[in-house]
Amino acid sequence: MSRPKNPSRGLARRLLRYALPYWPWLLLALVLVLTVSASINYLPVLIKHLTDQCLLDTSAPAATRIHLLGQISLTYLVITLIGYILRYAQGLLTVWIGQKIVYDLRVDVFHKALRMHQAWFDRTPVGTLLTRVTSDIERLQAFVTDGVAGTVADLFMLFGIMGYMLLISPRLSMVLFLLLPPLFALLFFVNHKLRNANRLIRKRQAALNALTQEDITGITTIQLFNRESAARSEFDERNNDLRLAHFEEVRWFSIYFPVIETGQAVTIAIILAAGGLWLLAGGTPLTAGALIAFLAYIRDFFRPLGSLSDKAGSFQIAMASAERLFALMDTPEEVNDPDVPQPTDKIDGTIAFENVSFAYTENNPVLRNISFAVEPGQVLAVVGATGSGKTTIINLIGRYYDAKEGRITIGGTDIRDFKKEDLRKRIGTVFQDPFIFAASVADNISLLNPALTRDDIVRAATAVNADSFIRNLPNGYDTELNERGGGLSLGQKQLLAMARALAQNPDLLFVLDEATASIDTATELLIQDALGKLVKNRTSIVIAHRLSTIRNADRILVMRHGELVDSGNHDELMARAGYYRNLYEMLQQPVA
Ligand SMILES: Nc1ncnc2c1ncn2[C@@H]1O[C@H](COP(=O)(O)OP(=O)(O)OP(=O)(O)O)[C@@H](O)[C@H]1O
Repeated sequence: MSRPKNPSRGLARRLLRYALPYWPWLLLALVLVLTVSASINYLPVLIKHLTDQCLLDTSAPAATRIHLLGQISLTYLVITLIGYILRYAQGLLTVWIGQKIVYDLRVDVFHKALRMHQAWFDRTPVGTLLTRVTSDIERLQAFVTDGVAGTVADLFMLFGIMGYMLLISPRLSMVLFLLLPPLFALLFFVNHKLRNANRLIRKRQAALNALTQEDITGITTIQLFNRESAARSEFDERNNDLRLAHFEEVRWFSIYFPVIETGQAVTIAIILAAGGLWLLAGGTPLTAGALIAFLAYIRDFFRPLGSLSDKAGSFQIAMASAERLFALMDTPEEVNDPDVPQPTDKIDGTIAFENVSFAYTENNPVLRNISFAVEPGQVLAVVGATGSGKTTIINLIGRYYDAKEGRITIGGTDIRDFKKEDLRKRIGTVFQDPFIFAASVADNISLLNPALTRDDIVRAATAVNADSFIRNLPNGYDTELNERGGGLSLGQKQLLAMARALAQNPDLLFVLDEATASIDTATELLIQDALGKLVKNRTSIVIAHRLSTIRNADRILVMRHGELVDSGNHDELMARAGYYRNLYEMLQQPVA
């Protein structure tokens, strides 16, 4: 695929599409910008009239000149006030439009992330995704709300001022235009340095954020292995790098405005000298009023000049953010819904794998030619050494990944013919270390499913033996849990995960069942009992590590290096004296 010649243009066009729904408001903002700059730019003309007609023209009677003075002063006041009121309205309006655009963009980016397939999340670090939804959008927001409107206003102001200058004195305008190129060159140089410094800051900030995120996530390991001093020195190093980058930016930033102000002072001095000489020499249409007005324009001319080059930098930053955001939005979703989805309401719960092969990464097969079937209501236990592909079987049935070869059917229908949402509604999964949201216990069980009443939630929790520990929490079902379940033991989290799965009343149940050494015997028994209730009358696949679960399963699949090496019930497999018996005996050892 060939890249567009000017990527910024393509990005700007896509951004413009977000602005399109607000075009009447944009038009109004543009009219306001025009009116403000026209009115503010007219003020020096009034000063010219005041100087030439009231102060210096002695031919008219004093009373007429005083009357005119009053009129001009009043007009100056009215125009200034109207200008400021309109500028306030325009400022509010552009920020409102900008916020609307950025809101829509943020919604689209987050919705896209929600639709993305698991393989993409495997490849994309959390920090990167967070940056897209927060910093990249913030940079665009700054540019859309301040940059675009500000640039338009500044440009109108500049061109308006140049027009008035040419009208007042073409000669002085020429002098000014000759002085501008060296000043522009200097400004561009400083600006370039500023942008480089800014880029360095962002790079070093990202490095520091990544390190901080990693250290905080892995804090238990750091403390457990006494790695605090190593973590501290690495942090200090990156923190110092960031400080130096900020200092570099401040160094150039402190030069920036003095350059503009010196340029302004030099220009004013030259214009004053040239204009004064022409006035003294006479014979030109230049008047004292025109010279004063011209000097006022020079002051107004330098103001937008400074902010314009600042905005050129923010434009580049915003375009880089837009590029990353649109690249995310353009990432193809690999696990798609079919055009004509099959209904899932009458599926009977039979799950079948037909010659399924799968690899997360190319040339690294994880499942090889797997075939098996689970009858409705059966409990299937999958056993095998770590990394043998047990969890992958569950990942494929939920369509978190699509099988590369073969097909998986539920009730005889290929799962790729179901809508992902419909399919997943029928599936309940219990993870061994479940994710706990920063919300109440009740919300963590219902996952905000509006169809579930408080009674449903309590019933599910009671059924899986979670009710009694929940009622002992400070606010029972309304106790707020913190992120990652701080405050709950691992056993309690597992019971909560079971209540969560049961509350959704799924037809198919997947359990990642891990006998955890840290769980006390009483809780362990509660979990085993809950598991028994959960799988009852449901087609269940249990990635089994508990001996009791394995023994009680209707059928057992034995996995080894991604292959299905044996299957049968516990007694049949033990009788064969093969891989399963070794595995079972190995599992038995630490428990016995
Ligand atoms: N998201 C992923 N991306 C790439 N490779 C993966 C991914 N998930 C698992 N794998 C690899 O696939 C293989 C099978 O993993 P799987 O999680 O299915 O094993 P498992 O039998 O469930 O193991 P365990 O008992 O340790 O949970 C492993 O080699 C693992 O490294």
